[in-house]
Order: sequence, then C-alpha cells, then structure tokens
Amino acid sequence: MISKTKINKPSWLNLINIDSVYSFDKQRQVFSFISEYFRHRSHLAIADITLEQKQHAHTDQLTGAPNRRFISSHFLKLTASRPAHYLPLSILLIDLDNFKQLNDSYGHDFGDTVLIEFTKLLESQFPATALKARYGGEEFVVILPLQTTLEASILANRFRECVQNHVMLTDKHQRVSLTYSMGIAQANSVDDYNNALKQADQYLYSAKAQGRNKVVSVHDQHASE
Ligand SMILES: Nc1nc2c(ncn2[C@@H]2O[C@H](COP(=O)(O)OP(=O)(O)OP(=O)(O)O)[C@@H](O)[C@H]2O)c(=O)[nH]1
Repeated sequence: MISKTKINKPSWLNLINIDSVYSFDKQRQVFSFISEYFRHRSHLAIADITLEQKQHAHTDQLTGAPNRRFISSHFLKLTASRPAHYLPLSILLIDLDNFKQLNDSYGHDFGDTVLIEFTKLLESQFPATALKARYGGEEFVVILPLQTTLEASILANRFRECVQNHVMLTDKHQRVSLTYSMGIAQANSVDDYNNALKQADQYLYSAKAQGRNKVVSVHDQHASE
C-alpha cells in the first residue's frame, strides 16, 4: 500500500506535520502555510538584497577594501560603543606617489592592478585589528586601534620600506616599484576623529613637500614645514 506521505508534493510541504491533505480544514491549513511560507521567503529575499546593497555601498569595487563610508557608518559607531577596546586611534593617511605618472607610463589597467596589489600589502602587513580602507583614488587610510602615533610611525616606516622593495611586473615584464607618502595623527575620542584626519592630511602634505616616500607625524621635527 502506498502511504499518504509518498503523494507527489513539493518537498517543502514535508516541513509541516499533516497526516492528510484531503479534508477541507487541512487544505485550508496547507494553503495558509503556503502563503506564510512564501511571505517568509520574500522577506528573506528582501533581507538578502538589503544586506548585499549595504555591503556594496561600503566596499570599494576595485580593491574589495572597505570604503570611506564604512568608516563613518560602522567603524566610528563601533568605536563609540566600545571605547576601551579602540581608543586611542592612530590614523594613517596614505597617498601613493606619482601615480599619474605610473598610469601614463604603464597604462590605467596596470594602475588598477597596482591599487589591488597595494591593498593586499596593507592587509598582509598591518595587524588584523587595523582597519584598512581605500579612501578614494590613490588614497588609503589605515586606522590602528589602541595605538599611539609613536607606535604607529614605527609600523608605518616598516611598511614604507616593504612597499618600496616590492617589485611588480607589467605584462611586458617591466619591473615597477612604488612609494607612498603618509601623515599620521591620533584621535583620543570619536569626536576627535575629523580633526585628527585633518591633521593627518596636513602631515601628508608635508611628507609630499619633503620629497615623498616619507612618513610624517607630530614626532617628526620637519612636521610643521
Ligand atoms: N589606474 C587608476 N588610476 C586612478 C584611480 N583613481 C585615481 N587614479 C589616478 O591617480 C592619479 C592621481 O594623480 P595626482 O592627484 O596628480 O597625484 P600623483 O600623480 O600621485 O602625484 P602626488 O600625489 O603629488 O605624488 C590620477 O591620474 C588619477 O587618474 C583608479 O582607480 N585607477
């Protein structure tokens, strides 16, 4: 004898415990379940889309790094909610040197490859707890939680050497290396963040003015130049 559970029906119907789908009452139950099921499914689909849109809005599409929006809408909120786990923040503002020239010499596609490669270097060389974001164009920011600018400068100079020694190959097998300039400032509170960022930008400008391939913070005697 063929049991009732073997009647052809969509597999998701097995999710409900029904002995029979024949009585009127049971049919009503089934239909109400079906409509509930699809309502639930469409809610999940909407939730998925929203999550995907959020991810998209907070991710730099070329490099996959978090973008500037991620910092304000997530990272700073997280810092505000758990200050003891994050503050002080060291803010490292990075601008790749002579990037226009690199694009002009080797092509925009190679420039894109360099930005991707640089993001990978940031990821591998800075601690996992650091936020590494593409700020826009050839500008990046690294935020180091629980670090003073003095500690951050040591890491930053080590990374500067790592980057200048890192050789990349073009599709014509030309060897290309890269340098960057950096300004570092410290935020002791979340409210301090924007001022610290401006300060880091001034130090970055100073690093460029001093000939590039340089890290400048309050500890550098030429910082005010
Ligand atoms: N390949 C590529 N280039 C980009 C991207 N975003 C910005 N750039 C280029 O980066 C270059 C930045 O040039 P500038 O602002 O003149 O700065 P720079 O040549 O790096 O000179 P300094 O900053 O003074 O050392 C421009 O030519 C932009 O077109 C990108 O996503 N991909």
